[in-house]
Amino acid sequence: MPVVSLANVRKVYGEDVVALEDISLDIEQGEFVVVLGPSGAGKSTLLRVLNGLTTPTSGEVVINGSPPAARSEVGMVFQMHYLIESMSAYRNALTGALSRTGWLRSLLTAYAEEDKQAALRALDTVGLLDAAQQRAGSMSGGQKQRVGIARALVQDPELLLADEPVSSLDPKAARDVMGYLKRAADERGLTTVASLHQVNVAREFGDRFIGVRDGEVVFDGPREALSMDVVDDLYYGEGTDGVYADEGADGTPTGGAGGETGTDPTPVEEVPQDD
Ligand SMILES: Nc1ncnc2c1ncn2[C@@H]1O[C@H](COP(=O)(O)OP(=O)(O)OP(=O)(O)O)[C@@H](O)[C@H]1O
Repeated sequence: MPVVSLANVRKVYGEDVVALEDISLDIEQGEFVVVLGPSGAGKSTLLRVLNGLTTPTSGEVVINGSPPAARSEVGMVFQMHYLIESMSAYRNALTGALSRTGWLRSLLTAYAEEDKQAALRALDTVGLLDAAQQRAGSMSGGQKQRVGIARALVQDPELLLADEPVSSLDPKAARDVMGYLKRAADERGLTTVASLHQVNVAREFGDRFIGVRDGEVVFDGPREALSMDVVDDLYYGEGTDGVYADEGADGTPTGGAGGETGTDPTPVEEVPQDD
């Protein structure tokens, strides 16, 4: 049985803003899926219907055999990490256990021993065990995002969602964070769906790619099938010569509209923002 199953999912905001149009797909246990697409394509809406924050206008969403109502089975990493800055990395990670512990016990710092162990293990996974007692507010953006991943892991979810988890980070920090997210997923066999704007980072870490454009899935395939032409079509529309088609055989842009290459194999900043 797939962990995620969407059947003919449609989401219309208000009268006529069609965010998702007839999306049907399955995601199997342990897959690391990256959702790509231009701004406004429907990526966030897709993730929100997976965690039950948004109800589809029509169609069916099934997570592990039931509707995504039991939130604790879906962990979420946000673009804005939403950490409590005055608390340590460890205590922030522990809040992932809140759905099991409840606020009152957490205020009394009465977390179960196994939750404390889970928080330390999660911090270890994201390379922050040594910084467990550091105040979140004094951490870098990348470190904060790693604490956010640790917090989601402590929740012990069956599905991990990450909505643009690295968009506010520089390319190096983005790679670091995605590396830790992938490591966490691999270690735990966690089914993961991440939406990303940075195509080069996505290509490096994703196993399967879902391309969304105007609310529709226009590509669904493995890394080998995610050619530069596919990426151009996704961001610029079919048949256009966009940024990515102009790459060398080794995947390094040869110039053209792509501009800067630097140490990044594909341009990051040039990913278009349509709005
Ligand atoms: N709460 C809302 N109310 C009305 N329209 C919305 C709402 N949320 C999203 N939309 C619209 O739905 C469409 C899809 O938005 P969504 O945020 O899912 O796209 P996205 O691919 O995640 O974009 P971005 O990459 O910019 O975050 C857009 O036209 C957007 O304006």
